[in-house]
Amino acid sequence: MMLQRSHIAPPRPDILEKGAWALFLDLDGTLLDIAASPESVLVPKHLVEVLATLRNQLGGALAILSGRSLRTIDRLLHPLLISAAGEHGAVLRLPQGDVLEADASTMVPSHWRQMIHRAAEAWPGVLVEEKSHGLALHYRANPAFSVPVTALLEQFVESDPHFDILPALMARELRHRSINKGAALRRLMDNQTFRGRLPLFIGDDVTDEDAIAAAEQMGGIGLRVADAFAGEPARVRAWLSDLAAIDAPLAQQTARS
Ligand SMILES: O=P(O)(O)OC[C@H]1O[C@H](O[C@H]2O[C@H](CO)[C@@H](O)[C@H](O)[C@H]2O)[C@H](O)[C@@H](O)[C@@H]1O
Repeated sequence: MMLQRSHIAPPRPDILEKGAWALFLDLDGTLLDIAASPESVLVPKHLVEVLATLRNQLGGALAILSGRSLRTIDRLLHPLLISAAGEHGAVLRLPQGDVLEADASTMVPSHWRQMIHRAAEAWPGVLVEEKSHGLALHYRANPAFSVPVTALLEQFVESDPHFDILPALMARELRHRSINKGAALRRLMDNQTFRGRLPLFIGDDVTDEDAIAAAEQMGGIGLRVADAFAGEPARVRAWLSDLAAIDAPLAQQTARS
């Protein structure tokens, strides 16, 4: 289905006004359509061009805030190396290229990881996604496993309250409580490239609520894909293309993984 530009929501402030705004974007479910597995997402070919153009127009003040690892963000958006928070903010790349990592004490312990892998071997369709600090267990291929997956992770967080379970789309993630996208947004806003601007964040999931709250607390705007873009990443992409004045196809089409 082709979307008409007249259907693009929502109204927006003058985001490109010099030095006024910084843009923060979630990846899965916001820029990318949800796919059957983390590895099978498709990246519309114009997306990278749109992001690169907007970054330049914003004087560098554009960042991706994702639950994905930084390495995966870079692979998906290749050849763009963009400011980003990976793993919900456990790993941050600043505009100047420096990479900051949360302390090793925030990493999911290796014996938990081993126990999770052992359990998942007996759960057909359950996928373990390893990240440097966190870990996600996906059950999209077999939703009945949401119950034992959650029960297993609950045992871990009950034994160590520094960690919590992040509900994700057809997945559960283990994450240190100190790590969230709101803190990542604030940390980036403290960087000279972002400082003095107002943040505008777009996200779709529970994990994005911290960044929405942070953006609003800083006087900016937090947009939920469900409310502002009818739940459709294609509309977010269209809105961004429009902002960048790039005449990109609006629906997802030729893509690369
Ligand atoms: O913060 P995000 O960029 O939105 O990342 C959140 C998680 O996204 C990925 O999982 C989700 O998307 C997959 C691909 O569409 C889908 O198959 C899965 O069911 C979703 O949960 C990613 O794999 C996670 O690491 C991210 O934390």
